[in-house]
Amino acid sequence: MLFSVRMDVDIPRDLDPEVRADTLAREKAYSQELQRSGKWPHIWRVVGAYSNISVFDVDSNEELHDLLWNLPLFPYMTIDVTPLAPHPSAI
Ligand SMILES: O=C(O)CC1=CCC(=O)O1
Repeated sequence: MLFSVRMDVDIPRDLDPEVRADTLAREKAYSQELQRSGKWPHIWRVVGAYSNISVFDVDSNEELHDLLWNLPLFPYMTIDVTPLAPHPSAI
């Protein structure tokens, strides 16, 4: 099952710099592990925003929910999920 996921990041300006750096490092490691596994095949920066649009390839809604819930940046994100289906004109 493919999902398009938009993540808008909003880290509070007064967050402790060490906590910020640690959270970003854990986010990078977590996302790269999922990219290597094939569960997160695309991640693209949204130009001009602290946002990304990603594609997830998972087995269920519950799996996607768990992957997103465990993002280290999850507390600082607004997440919008769009389920995808094959387009009849795709070649
Ligand atoms: O920078 C972002 O868009 C947030 C993010 C998601 C995975 C990652 O490594 O950073």
